[in-house]
Amino acid sequence: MTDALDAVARLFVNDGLSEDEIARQAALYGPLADDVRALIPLAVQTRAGDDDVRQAREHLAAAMELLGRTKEDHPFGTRFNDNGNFRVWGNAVMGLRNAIAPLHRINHDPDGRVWADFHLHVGFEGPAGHTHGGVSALVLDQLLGDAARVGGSPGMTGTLTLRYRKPTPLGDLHGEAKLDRTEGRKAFVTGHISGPHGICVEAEGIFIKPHWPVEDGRDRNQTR
Ligand SMILES: CCCCC/C=C\C/C=C\C/C=C\C/C=C\CCCC(=O)SCCNC(=O)CCNC(=O)[C@H](O)C(C)(C)COP(=O)(O)OP(=O)(O)OC[C@H]1O[C@@H](n2cnc3c(N)ncnc32)[C@H](O)[C@@H]1OP(=O)(O)O
Repeated sequence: MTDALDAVARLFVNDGLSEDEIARQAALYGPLADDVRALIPLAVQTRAGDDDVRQAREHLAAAMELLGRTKEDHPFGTRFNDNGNFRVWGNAVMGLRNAIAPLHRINHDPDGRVWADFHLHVGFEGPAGHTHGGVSALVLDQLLGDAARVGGSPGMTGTLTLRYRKPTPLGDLHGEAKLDRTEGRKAFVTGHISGPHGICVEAEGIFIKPHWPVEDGRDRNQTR
């Protein structure tokens, strides 16, 4: 566990940024991730011919050269400032700077329910025209983990059990989760994803607070 602890410590950083600077970076890099996100379904669906694809790839190569001129050599991790403004901008499900992240926002209700309305584009396909089962697991892991966190019991996913009740369409979906109960360091959380025709995937998760100290960010803002 020492390696994991070391990585967490290294990548859990108070970078002391002002709110203005955080807002500036969000306004700069958020739209960049949105552009890259918009490219993913285009790569699947474009009918452009040889010349247009070649030309588009030259533009993309130029963009990659520009963006790669100066960059960090490590994952984003968790960054925060003295105000408790936590940023997980590299997160695979909700990271502001992560183009594969399908969730823009996770909402928290006063009763502890967490929920998100989100859109899965054609890049998340598994069975023809439907959501990949692993993508449903990805989204539910985040939602259930966040419900454990806002319920005061943050932890690592120990077990995530899914029941795929009916095929999950692509497109507009809803997900939600709620802390059910805790037993010592274990938090038991339930949730689901639903589409236009009702619940598609049900989930139960056990989230375990590691031995080592965890910053739960319970009363903090956590921005994408
Ligand atoms: C890389 C570190 C990242 C740091 C993050 C830490 C915490 C998160 C904090 C905030 C999170 C905020 C928002 C969350 C949003 C999204 C969530 C995404 C989460 C993930 O994407 S996370 C990646 C996938 N996840 C892993 O990578 C876990 C790898 N694994 C381990 O790190 C250990 O395996 C651990 C810590 C799970 C347990 O280790 P341990 O040493 O503390 O456990 P120990 O043996 O002491 O057991 C204590 C009691 O839990 C029972 N128990 C043990 N293991 C169990 C299991 N798997 N399932 C069910 N119950 C289990 C025992 O039966 C006993 O129960 P009892 O007390 O009743 O006897």
